[in-house]
Amino acid sequence: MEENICYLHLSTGDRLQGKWLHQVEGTEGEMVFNTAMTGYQEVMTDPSYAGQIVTMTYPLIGNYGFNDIDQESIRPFLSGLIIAHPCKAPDPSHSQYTLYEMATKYNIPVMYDIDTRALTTIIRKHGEVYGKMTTNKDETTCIQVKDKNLVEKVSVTKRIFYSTDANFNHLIPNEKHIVVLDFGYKHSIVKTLLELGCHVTVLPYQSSIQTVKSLKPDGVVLSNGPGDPKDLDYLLENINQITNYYPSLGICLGHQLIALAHGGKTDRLPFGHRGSNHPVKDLKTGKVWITSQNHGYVIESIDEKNWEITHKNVNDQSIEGIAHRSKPILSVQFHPEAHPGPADASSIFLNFINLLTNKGEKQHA
Ligand SMILES: NC(=O)CC[C@H](N)C(=O)O
Repeated sequence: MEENICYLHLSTGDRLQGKWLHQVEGTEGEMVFNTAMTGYQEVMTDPSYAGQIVTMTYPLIGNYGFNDIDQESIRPFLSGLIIAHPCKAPDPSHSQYTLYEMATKYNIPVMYDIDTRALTTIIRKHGEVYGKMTTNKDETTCIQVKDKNLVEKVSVTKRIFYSTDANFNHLIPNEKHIVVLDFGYKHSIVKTLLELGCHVTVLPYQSSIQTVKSLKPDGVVLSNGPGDPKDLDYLLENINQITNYYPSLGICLGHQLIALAHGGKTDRLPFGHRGSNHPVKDLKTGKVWITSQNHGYVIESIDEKNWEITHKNVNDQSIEGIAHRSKPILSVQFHPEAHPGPADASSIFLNFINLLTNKGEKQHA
């Protein structure tokens, strides 16, 4: 028998046989699938995948390698990766590391030789599926209990300052200062804000409104992050106060938290939106953007007297964007920072910066 044979045991009772990319202990997690054809490095390093085993439906992974620039966080936080074919010799033009080197460096369990499309069919059919990757053929149990502390595992523990001028000596006059509340932020969010001439302070996710006020920001971004937004109910009062006080932009988990903090409801999608080609309609202009997405939960309802639904998903009509009718709060379910995927929706950041500049127009209550 070949030495690197391993198994994926699913909570549905299914068992799939594959091979370890490198010898690892097993792992467990919620099974999700991502349909992007490229961007596997950004997927692997997006902290929102913490606690999840990610199946890539595109068959060849690793073909242009990995590099230091495309890391979306300091390390991968996903529980495991399932692929069909690993590329062993990537195109060298952008590559500093191979998939094998990345997996061994961070000790990520990677299983290959799996029919990822068949696996995806199982996940789509059952919706909420948990899996265990192991060398053991006869394992029968796998976790079915959600980890409620995922954000704590990925958020920064100390504040981090980012500036185009690393020494803070020559800040551009009128440069905006943005606080990013870190529920598991992707570096591309900070990079986009820096490119727009902002400087940024990333704060731990549970930072109080007093801490935020002490930094005197012009606006606050609530970042993406892992897990079920309802598990963070103890943060909602604080988020309500912050978003009522500062112009705010919510992205993905941050968006769901803004909705909950303002009396909205969230729910689980049947099998999530994870990929780089999810069509989203701007309800004002009628234009459709092709967006980057990674979420399993969604806003189910929000008080439409005070909130306008600004964007909807073209495929399933789910809510993709909301804006407060009188306060400067914008919030989107998709990823305007892209990475991976298209930047069709990047104007969301410009709209947010405009809210900071025209504070007078949408005054806080
Ligand atoms: N990318 C994210 O922020 C994901 C949000 C949330 N964890 C979800 O799955 O819906």
